[in-house]
This record gives sequence, C-alpha cells and structure tokens, in this order.
Amino acid sequence: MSESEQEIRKGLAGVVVDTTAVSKVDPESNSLLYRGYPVQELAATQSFEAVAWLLWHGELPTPDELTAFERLERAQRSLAPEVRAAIELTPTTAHPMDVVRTAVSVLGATDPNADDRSPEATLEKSVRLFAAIPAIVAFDERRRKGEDLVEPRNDLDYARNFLWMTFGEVPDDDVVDAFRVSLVLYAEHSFNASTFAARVITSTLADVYSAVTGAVGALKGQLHGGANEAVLHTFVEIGLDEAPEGRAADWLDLALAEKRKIMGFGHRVYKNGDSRVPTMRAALERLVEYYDRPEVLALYEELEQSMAERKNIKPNLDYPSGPAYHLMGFSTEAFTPLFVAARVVGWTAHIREQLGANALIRPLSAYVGPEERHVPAS
Ligand SMILES: CC(=O)SCCNC(=O)CCNC(=O)[C@H](O)C(C)(C)COP(=O)(O)OP(=O)(O)OC[C@H]1O[C@@H](n2cnc3c(N)ncnc32)[C@H](O)[C@@H]1OP(=O)(O)O
Ligand SMILES: O=C([O-])CC(=O)C(=O)O
Repeated sequence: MSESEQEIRKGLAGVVVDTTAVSKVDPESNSLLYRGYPVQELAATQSFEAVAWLLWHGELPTPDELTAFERLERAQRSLAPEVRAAIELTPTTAHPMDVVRTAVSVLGATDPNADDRSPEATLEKSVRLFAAIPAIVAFDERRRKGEDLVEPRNDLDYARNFLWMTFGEVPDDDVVDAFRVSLVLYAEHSFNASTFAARVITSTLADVYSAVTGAVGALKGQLHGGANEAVLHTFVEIGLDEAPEGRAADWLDLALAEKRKIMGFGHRVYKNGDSRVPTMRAALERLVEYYDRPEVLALYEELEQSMAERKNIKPNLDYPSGPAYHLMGFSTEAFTPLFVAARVVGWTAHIREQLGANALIRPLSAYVGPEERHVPAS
C-alpha cells in the first residue's frame, strides 16, 4: 500500500500511540484513574503534593515520604532572580501564558545540568518546576495589578501558599479546598495534546524544560487549556452579574447560528460527559454559596442545559473551573497558567515514562502536493 492509500486519522483521533501507566481515561465507564486510583477519591482525600508524588512514583507517599517531599518543595518556592528579571522584561500586555512559557524556558537556561536525563535528575527537575511555577504565576498576576511580589511562606501547604503569593492573604478553607480540588483534577489526563507535545519533544532526547516549554505552548490554545479562560469570556458576554433568565439560551442560539464553538463543551475522548466535571461542579457550588453568587450557578446551569438540548454536548472540566477561578478572584487571563501549575505534574510524569522506554515519535504523512516537476531552464 502506498503512503497516499493509507488511512489517515485527522488529529490522530482514535489512534493508540503508546502505552502508559500514569493514568487511565475510560469513556465507557466515564472514569479517570491516576495510577489506579479514582480521581474523585484523590480529590476528596489527598493534598496536591500527595497526588504529585503518586503520579511521579506510582504509589501514594508514606507520611515520612510526604514530609520529606513537602520540605523539598517548600525550599524551592522563591522566584529565581533570573526568572524575575525575564518576567519584568515582558510587557504587562503579554498574555500570562506567554510569560509562563518564557519563565519555564529561563528556568531551563539557568539549570547547569539541564541536559541530564537520568531518572534522578528528571525527577529533581520535575520538583523544581512544580515548586517554581506558583511564584511565576502569582508574581505575574500581581505585577499586572501594580502590586509587589509576595514572598512564599514555608508554613503553608502548596495550595495555601499559591493563594497567599497571589492575593497576599490566605483565604478561608472553603476556598482553599476548591482550589486544591481543581489542581488535583487538572493534574493529569493521559495523551492530551500538551502531554503528547511534551512526549514528542522528549522523544528527540531534548531536555525536560524544552518539553515543558512546548507543552505550555500547546496548552495555551482554546481547544485545550485556553478553554477555561474562554468560558469566562462567554459568561461575561452573556452577563454574569445577574440571573440569566433566558439570556444564555438566546446567546447560544446566536453563537451556534454563527457556527461558533462553545468553549468548555465537548471532548475528544469523553462523549458522554467528562468524568471530572461532577467533582469540580460540586466545588463550584460550594464557592457560589461561600461568595453568595447564585446568579453564577444559574448561568452555568442555563447554558449547560441549553447546550444539551440543542447539541447534546456536555461540559468538560474547563467549564466549571473557569467560573470557580473567577469567584476565587483570579484574573481571567491567569486561568490557563493555573492549569499549567497543575498539569506540570502530568507532563513530567509522562516525560519520565517516555524516557524510560523511548522511541522517536515521527509519524508519516500522505503527500498531496504536485508530482515531481523541474525548474524551467531560464
Ligand atoms: C481540559 C481540556 O482541554 S478539555 C477541551 C477544552 N476545549 C474546549 O472546551 C473547546 C471547545 N470544544 C471543542 O472544540 C471540541 O469539543 C474539542 C476540540 C474539545 C473536541 O473536538 P473533537 O473530538 O475533534 O470533536 P469535533 O470538533 O470534531 O466535534 C464533533 C462535532 O461536535 C461539534 N462540537 C464539538 N464540540 C463543540 C463545541 N464546544 N461547540 C459546538 N460544537 C461542538 C462539532 O462542531 C462537530 O460537529 P459536526 O460533526 O456537525 O461538524
Ligand atoms: O484529554 C484531553 O484531550 C483534554 C483534557 O481534558 C485534558 O487535558 O485534561
């Protein structure tokens, strides 16, 4: 069979590219397992640090392992001077995802052993990135508002410290918990586009930072991580300060008539709803109650129901996460960087797995351009 006669699966839809032991996405049972554990159980019981350890090591940490890991993470939270300088060089008009991408790249350029791909070094770099990203996101968020950097606090866990560095105060437990749940749910999702990008880059034997920089770029797009930001733009377009009372349905009719994609809906793998949505929706409901913003939930429900009636398409995780981050007080453009902070765990778990059994990822293409021809004699 010639190359052009082979079946082409646009977007690699339905193609199984490799094995993975990191997570299992099962659209049939509508479930998501991290190293065998249902993500809902992890979100209900585990710190984000424990989930990161699980994804990297394959087992939940013992109390001693967790304590040692927390100490290691807390020691690497400060914004490195080179990273701070690079962020300050970027205009505040740059999208925060561009800032995160640049900062991750600078972290790589300042690691003298960036090219060490041993399992130990790769794990060290994973922890370094995990610990460093909150300070990057928080500092960028604050400088846009003309606010000074807030130094990390070593007496706080990852989620609390992230919120502390962003807002200069630690919110109530209800808010912290919704944030922690979002991080756990966002941490990993098999061969999604950004993780696959990280694996492609890793497969060339490029360094961890290059793979994560590329993954940040892949996550930025609206068809992937950028959708959590886009959901809020939709909510603002409809108007989220008062109960929708039909405005969401009217907005949707117009948007569908214009053939617009409705952000936060649909999924390449799940066709009957995203396994993570009920857990994140419950967290959103708690936030709505905490902030006394019932109109946000009313809008969420009206748009969800209208989309189900018109297209039978269900929300993905970005749909409840967008309004949840909005209620917590994050700027809309900071939502996808929060996804980066969580997903860096999954990316680095996959980078380590890829390196453990590497094969260069290089598919074929079917050529449809002109047949061979020759430059005319002049
Ligand atoms: C955490 C995450 O990254 S989850 C994904 C976040 N992304 C989004 O929310 C963006 C909006 N959603 C989408 O664009 C899509 O659902 C994707 C990209 C996520 C998945 O897309 P695919 O599996 O490639 O499905 P595809 O785009 O081919 O859609 C199939 C059909 O459903 C329609 N459809 C799918 N999602 C949507 C949507 N959000 N709005 C409107 N129509 C949609 C398509 O138009 C298409 O219709 P058609 O057959 O009449 O042409
Ligand atoms: O799996 C996907 O294609 C997208 C997604 O939900 C994620 O990365 O969390």
